Amino acid sequence: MNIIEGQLKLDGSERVAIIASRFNHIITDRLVEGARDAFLRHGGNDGNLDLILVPGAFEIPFALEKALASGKYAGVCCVGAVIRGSTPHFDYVAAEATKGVANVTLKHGKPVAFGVLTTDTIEQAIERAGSKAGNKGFEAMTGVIEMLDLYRTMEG
Ligand SMILES: Nc1c(NC[C@H](O)[C@H](O)[C@H](O)CO)[nH]c(=O)[nH]c1=O
Ligand SMILES: CC(=O)[C@@H](O)COP(=O)(O)O
Repeated sequence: MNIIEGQLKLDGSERVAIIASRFNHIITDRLVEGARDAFLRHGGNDGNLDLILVPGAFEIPFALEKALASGKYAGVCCVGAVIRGSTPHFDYVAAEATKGVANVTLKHGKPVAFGVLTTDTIEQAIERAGSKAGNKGFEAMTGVIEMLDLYRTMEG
């Protein structure tokens, strides 16, 4: 059996964007740090990493569409933090962010990671932004890196 999978390595030439929402920025700032850390640790060049900021997770798909349509980026890492409040608003924001990112990703055929937390509490978000449950921004960027290498392998 031939196993085809990507490796966690960059050659430094890949231009990648992080799209981050500012809502709950105490959390999303940490996710951006994690994503950047993963990019640099795996051979990425900081000068080839752009940070695109949007107000909230609802706006991430719009920025993703613009970023991918520009043709500038080999891949994009989306990070955000949707934290449940006391009304159904959470469900709408989380659903639109998820659906929007999935739709745009399929349209452009480029590696995109969904590092948007959807948590019931702020504590759950803190745990996933660089404390006891790791850093989901870091994890999301490793997904982009692996998929970039897989794309290269499958196209080459
Ligand atoms: N409540 C959260 C939001 N809400 C804001 C929306 O994302 C959007 O910016 C607004 O409705 C204007 O269109 N955003 C988050 O990222 N996280 C939340 O917990
Ligand atoms: C996820 C959200 O939109 C959330 O912050 C909204 O809180 P609330 O439902 O209490 O208005």
